[in-house]
Amino acid sequence: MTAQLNPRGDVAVLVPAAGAGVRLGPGLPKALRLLAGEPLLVHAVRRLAAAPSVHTIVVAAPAAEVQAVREMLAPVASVIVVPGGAERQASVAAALAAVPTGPTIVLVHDAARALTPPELVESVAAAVRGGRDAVIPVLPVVDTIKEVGADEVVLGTVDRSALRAVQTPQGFRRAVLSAAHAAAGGSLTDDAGLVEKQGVAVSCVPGSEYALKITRPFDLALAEHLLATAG
Ligand SMILES: Nc1ccn([C@@H]2O[C@H](COP(=O)(O)OP(=O)(O)OP(=O)(O)O)[C@@H](O)[C@H]2O)c(=O)n1
Ligand SMILES: C[C@](O)(CO)[C@H](O)COP(=O)(O)O
Repeated sequence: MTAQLNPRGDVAVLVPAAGAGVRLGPGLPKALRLLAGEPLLVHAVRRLAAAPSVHTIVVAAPAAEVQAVREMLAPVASVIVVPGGAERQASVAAALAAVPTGPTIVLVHDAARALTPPELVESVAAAVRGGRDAVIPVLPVVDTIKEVGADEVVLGTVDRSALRAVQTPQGFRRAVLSAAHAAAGGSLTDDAGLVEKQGVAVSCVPGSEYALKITRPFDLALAEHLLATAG
């Protein structure tokens, strides 16, 4: 059944989904690869559409797949689909340009984080609504971190107590994200990094293990297992 987005919601979610998925290995663009029989993008959009604050979803699809993605998502939720760019930042900028008047909060969410729970979408949006300019979900770093030289010889052990692993959705006041993209030079894969460059404070909220980014084959196998075992 097609999910109805909330016409009174205040959140637009941008979904960059135009990446190739080189690290996953040869095959379809990553967002179109199957997880438990459905494309990663379908899993991601279904969960976004289940978040009560979401008013609009804009997907940046591989340029050659825009119509196919529209047809694929039509039974899932009413979404806007635009062609993505060569870099993630360009895909996000294209999606941002397609957000209609209305939403005051914009979230940016990787299609590759296909199992992200709607509750995380709500907690990031709530933190922005509560007055933060920019909010990212994070997890503590669990491994010992070493800095190494070019020859893979250890230079030292990094203090990880102040390190965090960053996930999506990343949330922004709409004007803050728009200004950061307008000013952006170069290409960053992380929108919070763009607003940091503008001197905007970025706040953290607890992330979710389920928001893992499906990057390598092991991640896809892990996601299959999580789906199969989640009650
Ligand atoms: N030109 C690009 C590159 C990436 N993305 C999206 O950005 C998200 C995070 O990127 P990542 O998971 O690193 O995907 P890829 O760039 O596809 O991965 P790889 O580097 O292995 O090719 C993904 O949902 C991906 O589809 C995008 O919309 N446009
Ligand atoms: C935005 C991001 O998901 C935060 O962890 C990440 O930066 C995306 O891409 P990357 O190419 O794997 O750095």
